Amino acid sequence: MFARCQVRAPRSLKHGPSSSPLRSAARAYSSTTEQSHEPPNARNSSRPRPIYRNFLSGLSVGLVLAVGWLAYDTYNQRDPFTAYSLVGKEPVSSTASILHLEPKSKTRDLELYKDAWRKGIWNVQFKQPQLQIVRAYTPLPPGDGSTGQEKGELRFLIRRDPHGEVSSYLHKLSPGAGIEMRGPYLEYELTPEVQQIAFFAGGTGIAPALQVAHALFEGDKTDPSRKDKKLHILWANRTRDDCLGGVSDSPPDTALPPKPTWSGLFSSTKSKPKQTSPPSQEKGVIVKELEALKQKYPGQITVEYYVNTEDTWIDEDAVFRALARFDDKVFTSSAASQEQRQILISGPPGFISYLAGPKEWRNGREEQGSVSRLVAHALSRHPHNVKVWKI
Ligand SMILES: Cc1cc2nc3c(=O)[nH]c(=O)nc-3n(C[C@H](O)[C@H](O)[C@H](O)COP(=O)(O)OP(=O)(O)OC[C@H]3O[C@@H](n4cnc5c(N)ncnc54)[C@H](O)[C@@H]3O)c2cc1C
Repeated sequence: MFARCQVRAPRSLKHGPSSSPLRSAARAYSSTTEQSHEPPNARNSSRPRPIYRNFLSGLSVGLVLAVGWLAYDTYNQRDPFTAYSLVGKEPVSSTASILHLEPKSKTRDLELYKDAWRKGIWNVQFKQPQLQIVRAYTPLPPGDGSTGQEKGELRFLIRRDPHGEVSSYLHKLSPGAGIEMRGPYLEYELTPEVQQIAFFAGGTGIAPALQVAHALFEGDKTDPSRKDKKLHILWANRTRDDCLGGVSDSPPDTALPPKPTWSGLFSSTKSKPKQTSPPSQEKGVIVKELEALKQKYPGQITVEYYVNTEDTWIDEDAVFRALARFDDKVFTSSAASQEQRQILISGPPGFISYLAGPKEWRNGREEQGSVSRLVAHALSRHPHNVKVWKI
């Protein structure tokens, strides 16, 4: 689903490795002999004869495999998997379920996980044992009154991709089954300066939003500014199924300034947010958790729901309205450091890209990339000193 980059991982938590297959594959090299630009003499004198050539290429492939295996083995020894059991599976929509996991034996990493909950956004990795591939998943914060945290229990909102290897594997497991897991890997660290966040979540990208809510309001209970912190979540889903019964908080009373003439090039033509069907009496599990948070922290959390099949979309105006929720009175000009107000975007790569442009690969590392598209356009209409993070 997501392609996330590692941001400011502190020393106490692990740095996230890429979710690439664990098996190392030998590359198929094409022969370059015929296209060589070396002069004929050099070719004759320096090239080994075929038998040696075969031997040498076999040796180099062997060496590449051995080095790959050694790196993988060393990495696994340094960052081993822990055995967990699936203790419950709770369907939340036609394509997603919440999986409840518990360590098979007393885990020594309990403090590491407690630290992660206070820090910000983090994930763990599950292994698909037959194919030996791993994928990252984001734990949901423990519900109110949950005692599971002391036992190291974790919950995950996992969407089943019918053609996906690991998500299908996880969804097929029955309660009691074993799962290999490792982590935690920190992706984004919430600093004490952060006061207001606009969080754009796509699909299961709501899990990182809930982690942020947890760290922001439950993290440092000694922080006196905790009561003034604000979180606005815009949650987009393909179908109502995933956010059943969710009703958006009304937008702030802000007049939208005229759009620059070029903005129509970038925003969706179907972009008008509207509530097309009456809200369902029944409420989805995540909607209930969001409402519980709103009740627990009145005035501090607001949520807007967007459902593609109902023709409601996060467009430039929605981003603009989210920016208008930043309380300017609290942040007067120079006093406002960029750190205090943040826009976080989490979801599939297409969602992140649509809102703020893609993340970029540089020197084998995934980096934030520049901020463009809807977020950049909205910021140009309503300048704010904000930090933007693509999660
Ligand atoms: C940091 C992080 C946190 C995440 N947290 C969550 C979370 O909390 N919940 C969650 O549900 N997901 C989460 N994800 C996404 C998750 O890691 C997986 O990417 C997702 O479950 C799909 O993995 P899969 O193995 O099932 O699918 P894959 O096997 O990787 O396949 C994905 C899609 O690609 C297609 N595909 C595969 N191979 C090919 C091919 N050769 N040609 C064409 N198409 C192909 C498949 O048909 C499928 O539709 C997170 C991702 C990251 C990076």
